[in-house]
Amino acid sequence: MLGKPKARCFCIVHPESEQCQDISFSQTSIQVKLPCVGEEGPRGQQAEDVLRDFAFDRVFGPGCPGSGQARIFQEVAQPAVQDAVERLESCCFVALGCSGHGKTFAVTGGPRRFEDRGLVPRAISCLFELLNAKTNREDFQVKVSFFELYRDSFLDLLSKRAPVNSRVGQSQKDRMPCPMERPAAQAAQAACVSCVNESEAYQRLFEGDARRHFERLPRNPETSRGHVFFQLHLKKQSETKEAVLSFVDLAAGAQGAQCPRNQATESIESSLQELRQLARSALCGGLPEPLPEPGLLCSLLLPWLRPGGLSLPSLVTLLPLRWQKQSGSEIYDFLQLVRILHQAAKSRSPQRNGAGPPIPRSPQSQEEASREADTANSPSDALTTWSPWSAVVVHSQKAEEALEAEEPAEAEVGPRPVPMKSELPDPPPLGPRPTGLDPLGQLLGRLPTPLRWCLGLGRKHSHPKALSDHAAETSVSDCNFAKNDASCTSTLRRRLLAAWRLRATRPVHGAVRCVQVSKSLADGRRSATAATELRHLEGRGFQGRGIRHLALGLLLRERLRRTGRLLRSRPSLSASPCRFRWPTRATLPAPLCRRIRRCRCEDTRGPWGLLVGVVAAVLPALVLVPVLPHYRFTGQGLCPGSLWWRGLGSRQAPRLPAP
Ligand SMILES: Nc1ncnc2c1ncn2[C@@H]1O[C@H](COP(=O)(O)OP(=O)(O)OP(=O)(O)O)[C@@H](O)[C@H]1O
Repeated sequence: MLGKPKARCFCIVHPESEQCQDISFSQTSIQVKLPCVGEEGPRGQQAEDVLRDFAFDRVFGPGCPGSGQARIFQEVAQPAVQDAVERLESCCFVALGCSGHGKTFAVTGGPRRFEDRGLVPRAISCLFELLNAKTNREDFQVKVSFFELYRDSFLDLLSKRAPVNSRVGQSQKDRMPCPMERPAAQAAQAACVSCVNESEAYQRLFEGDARRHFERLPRNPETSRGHVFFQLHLKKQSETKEAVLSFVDLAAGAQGAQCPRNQATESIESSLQELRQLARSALCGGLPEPLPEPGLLCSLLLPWLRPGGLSLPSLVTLLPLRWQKQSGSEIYDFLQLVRILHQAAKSRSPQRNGAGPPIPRSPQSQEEASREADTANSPSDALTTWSPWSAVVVHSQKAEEALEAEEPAEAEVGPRPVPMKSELPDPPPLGPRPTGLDPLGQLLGRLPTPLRWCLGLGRKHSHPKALSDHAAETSVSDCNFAKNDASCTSTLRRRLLAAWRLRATRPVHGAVRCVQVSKSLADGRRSATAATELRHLEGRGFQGRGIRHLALGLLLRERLRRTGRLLRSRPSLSASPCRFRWPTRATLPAPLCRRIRRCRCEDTRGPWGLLVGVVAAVLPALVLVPVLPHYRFTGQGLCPGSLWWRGLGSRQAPRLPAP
């Protein structure tokens, strides 16, 4: 039997688009008011906004029941992960859309809450969960590859050495061997790292994510500057076939006057344009054979668009959408690109190279074309009314489809069933805590980081209060979590609660304890998901991006460990901060001195802080050098004297009358 091309497309509506009047959505379509473009608009409506209808397999709107990340994973990726394990079927998830609309949020996850983790971490957990449940677990081998296409170059994000391998435009002689010069599948294989468990796969994800390229742009403070591929390769020893789950976060070109036009932007735009052309030819005329030197992005996505053998891999397109009137045309472009890609993937077949539906030019021919279109594999009937070059313009509001039965909420569909236990009381709510800082200390806490470094105060987040606040949050969550978790021992739970209480009286020590106990909680359960959650919670205190928080969380843990060691070796530190003798004490006001001591405790001072510390210690000597030569200590106190310290003779001093 011939393989059926599987193609699905989804739209994820950003919560901020909910209140907007220009956009409305049902469970399978969105309707947006967009400018009428040339002849595509209906007759009698020029230059005015027209209501366009875009059909999807499913629209995850903010108001829809169960529209959280867990629900999205369940509908979008879980079946593909199951297919990969059961039948070794490959699938590619491509997220595309305008900058700041939530592609990275959908693929990797959001920074604030653990529930916000995206498709990749959830797919990792799900994959290992399914594999561990298998009796022939040893037959399966999992590998991970993570790479970025940045400025027309292939960067292996899991490689520690200099990552740039090739550049477009260099002569063949200069070029270093690039995995992309091989077929796409081989290229991904080249950068593969074997992972035996969930935890290792997560680790690779964190490592790679920290090496991605981001840029601060007006629309999104952390805009991805390269197309990112995360791939899970699943191989069964008894079979030659390999399943690849590919998660692609396509970067968006920066549009608007404020956005800089740099090489990264141009590379993104040209690669997206090339992809658009490729999908169009796959859909209509068929792909030319052989293809004239496709770019990196196209060569990687080609296997999912090209008519293949008996089993065609699935393509899932995701369009996160954050409606903004001013970027209507850009949104329209992406809606079109999603549709073209989707139709191209749907029209693949082993016999036919991209003979897609005819190009309709008028509403009548469009309707005819829709009727003739191949509906055999259509995921939803609504898609048959779509034409690749323009969305269907609706003149009357489409009747909304009947709402599906109530879906389970985020908590219910989460990956971890949580048996309830009520051995421990609920942790007390977080009340106001003594900050332990005097007004000057608080003022210093508000200084910008460079100034703080110059004063030797360390970075802002190294503030003990920030640490302890953060640890308090961590421990409250962990207490709640531990209370409900059957696998957590009651001793551990009690310790956690004690640590949480401790932070009220001894913030830094409490923080250290909280993190230590949380760690043993995670280790005890030997679950990478729990470890990730812990890292996520630890990383909350930092300003940064999603998954990178987790990596920073690890640093925090290390820092806390060192602080803990210091505190244990010098009990006086935690008992009374003022007793600590720091060389600058004599020359600096006490609160400043205390701040420096604290930063020193946390071991976060940078080279500037160290320099300032040394200068502050030498400063008294510099002040005293010009003064001391003229005086000396005698039995009667400080007397004007000689240059005794240099042995250069004496200066005549007024003689005191003899007693
Ligand atoms: N569905 C959502 N719910 C809540 N917050 C979201 C959602 N989607 C995106 N965000 C937030 O919007 C911001 C921008 O999202 P994100 O970085 O994922 O955009 P992007 O499309 O990847 O942008 P770029 O292409 O510029 O990298 C982030 O702070 C993210 O947390």
